[in-house]
Amino acid sequence: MKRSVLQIESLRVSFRIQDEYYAAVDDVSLTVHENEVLAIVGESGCGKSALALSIIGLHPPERTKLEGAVVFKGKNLLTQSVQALNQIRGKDIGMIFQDPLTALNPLMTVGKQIEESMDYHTTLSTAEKRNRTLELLEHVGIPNPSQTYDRYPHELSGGMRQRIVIAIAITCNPALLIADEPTTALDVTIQAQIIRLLKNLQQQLNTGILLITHDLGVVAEMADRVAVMYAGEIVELADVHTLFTRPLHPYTRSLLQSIPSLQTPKETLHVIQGIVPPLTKLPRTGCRFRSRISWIHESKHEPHPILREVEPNHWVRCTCYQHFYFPDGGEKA
Ligand SMILES: Nc1ncnc2c1ncn2[C@@H]1O[C@H](COP(=O)(O)OP(=O)(O)OP(=O)(O)O)[C@@H](O)[C@H]1O
Repeated sequence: MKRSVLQIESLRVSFRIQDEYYAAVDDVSLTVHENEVLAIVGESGCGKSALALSIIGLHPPERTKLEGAVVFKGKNLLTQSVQALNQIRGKDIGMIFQDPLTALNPLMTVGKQIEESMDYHTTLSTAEKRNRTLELLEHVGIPNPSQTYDRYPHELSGGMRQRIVIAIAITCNPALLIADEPTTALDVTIQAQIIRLLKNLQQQLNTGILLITHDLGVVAEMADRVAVMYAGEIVELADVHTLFTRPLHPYTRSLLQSIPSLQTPKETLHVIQGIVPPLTKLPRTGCRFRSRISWIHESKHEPHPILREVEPNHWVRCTCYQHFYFPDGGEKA
């Protein structure tokens, strides 16, 4: 059985807007295991980034309330000091964000940026740091590591820059990588290369990856398990094969139905009605997705939906899934 590297327990992340706190992540419990990619998927505004940033303590403390626990190596990260978190971030937990250009310092060569993390977390000598940096550059697929060492970020392509960000993230062989939309800013062929690189690294380093994405294609390529998030809650959790072949929650089915398919050409794509409401207007009681499936009768929703294991390792929130259908015709074959 795989060991867990991160346990998120009843996490609630609330932001202060004017004088009230509103939960963007509401009672989320998840576990990431070693050598596993757990994807969190959902539309923009569902709370994915709020969840990821709370793990590494990157929310402004004066406007954010964190409840529950995020347990990593036996410690609750939510109660650690900034100094303690600084020791963990970049060492035991690596981070990869969407836009490599903003993640990198434009005024520093990539070699020095990789070494910066070693300055903070290791006692390697100058020569050892250089050797380790060249090794990392090679590891992430950079051609000519010794030339690239002296380059600035703007001299590299988007894909190469993302490889540098990944090299920084894996410098200290982290137990956990948090990848927030790691391929969104890249074009499609480069996306595929970065996905392959992350998958290889995960297997070589035995790392657990928490992958945040809105892209079901990336989920299909990378994830082992998938948590579908809607309006701050997990509405479905399953292994990737089950989720794609037997999706149950209406939100998951709508997300999957909105992907274009070559097998079953349709004149129009399924569109999920409405949008994720803003934080101040999120429904806080009952099935949060119900207003977007108004054709399902109120009585089919649970008053207090909970995440239930409907078959081994397949969890779904609210009983409305048992009565769901698409009003615009059947599902794809
Ligand atoms: N610091 C903040 N203060 C107030 N509201 C916030 C803050 N950060 C996020 N929110 C709100 O919380 C909700 C969830 O945002 P979040 O960024 O987590 O969504 P997301 O699913 O990651 O979407 P995206 O992919 O667009 O970032 C949104 O309504 C957003 O406006």
